[in-house]
Amino acid sequence: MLRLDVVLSRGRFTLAAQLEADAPVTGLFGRSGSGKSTLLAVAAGLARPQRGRVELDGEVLFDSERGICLPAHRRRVGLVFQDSQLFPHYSVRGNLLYGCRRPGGNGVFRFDDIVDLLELAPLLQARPRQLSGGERQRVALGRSLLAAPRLLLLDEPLASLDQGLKAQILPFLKRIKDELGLPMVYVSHSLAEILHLTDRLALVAEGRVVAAGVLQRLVAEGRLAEAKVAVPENILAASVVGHDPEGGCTEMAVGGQVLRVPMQAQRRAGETAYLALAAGDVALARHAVAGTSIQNQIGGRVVGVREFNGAMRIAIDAGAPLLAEVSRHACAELDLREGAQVYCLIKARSFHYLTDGWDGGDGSSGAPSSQENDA
Ligand SMILES: Nc1ncnc2c1ncn2[C@@H]1O[C@H](COP(=O)(O)OP(=O)(O)OP(=O)(O)O)[C@@H](O)[C@H]1O
Repeated sequence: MLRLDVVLSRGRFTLAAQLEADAPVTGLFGRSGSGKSTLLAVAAGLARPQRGRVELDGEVLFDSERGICLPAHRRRVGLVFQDSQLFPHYSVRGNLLYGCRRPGGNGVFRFDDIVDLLELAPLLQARPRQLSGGERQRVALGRSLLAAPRLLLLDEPLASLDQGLKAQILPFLKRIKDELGLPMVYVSHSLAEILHLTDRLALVAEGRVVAAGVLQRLVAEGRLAEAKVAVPENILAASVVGHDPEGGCTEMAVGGQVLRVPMQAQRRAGETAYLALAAGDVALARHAVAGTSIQNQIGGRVVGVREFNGAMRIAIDAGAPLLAEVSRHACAELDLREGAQVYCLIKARSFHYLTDGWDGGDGSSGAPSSQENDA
């Protein structure tokens, strides 16, 4: 486990962060400039805090009071950046062997196994300039792994890749997680990207870890807004119930309700999936509606009403919290006020799987998004 409690001031920016990363993968999520990379640099030993303590698996890496500061090369912490930072004059094999030669590169992961895991065999003789961005990232991962890290820090490793390449690299990251069991801290400002690897998040804003935990809990407690990154207005943690191939839907349980959402036949019953839903895609009625083509009709109670950008945001307790957006006229017409019984009408195709949106890193997941996540 990585445990960190540090203060580092650099110009006008101060990192004053506490983090406990004990999950197989911890996602660091926050907007640009919030301090995610600085936090990784502190853990890796590339930036020295003025005060505090950093501990990995019980070993003290840094302790300002005791004057301990283990140099980066003795920490056995791997760091992979968005630009792979390979040595241009070495072949792929040379770059990988450099990983093996570094202090601590004591063969925890064998060369051939890593080459197999990351499917690098056909590339071994090539120079970095002859590789695609995705291939270069695979080599950078391999080089890091061969230095036998106890922890792998990934600083937006997919940020410089187009969507197709991102999708190609992710399975390799999953392999590292599943087959090597190496703990990772994964930095991104794309929630969709992080969710491919983990739903354990630490939210970073203005140099602090403002909240941490499982996404489901952070959503339920309304903490996601603290990351100050655009996220879909509704994020629902849903559990797969089954599939209806004829209706083209997958059925998902959320807060005691069963929702019909676009079918993803590969998902297994009981599996958790995160669904994004725009507030504007939730229509409201005061009575159950008969004879409608809309597949989801969910009863709930209004728990909050307020104006937002000229429309009305209606917070509803429907087993899970839901946010709807209606016009001021509709709000008055339906007499929507706290305590009112409502029915939420939602088309199946209004739901998006949060992991599906390759969103270029703004966390919006392809679904409409809001700076203000008040679901
Ligand atoms: N060497 C430095 N000297 C002074 N300030 C720095 C230095 N490096 C980073 N900063 C500042 O520290 C703050 C945090 O930067 P950091 O790179 O950690 O943020 P980040 O969350 O990783 O951002 P991004 O997502 O854009 O990579 C920023 O305001 C940045 O300008």
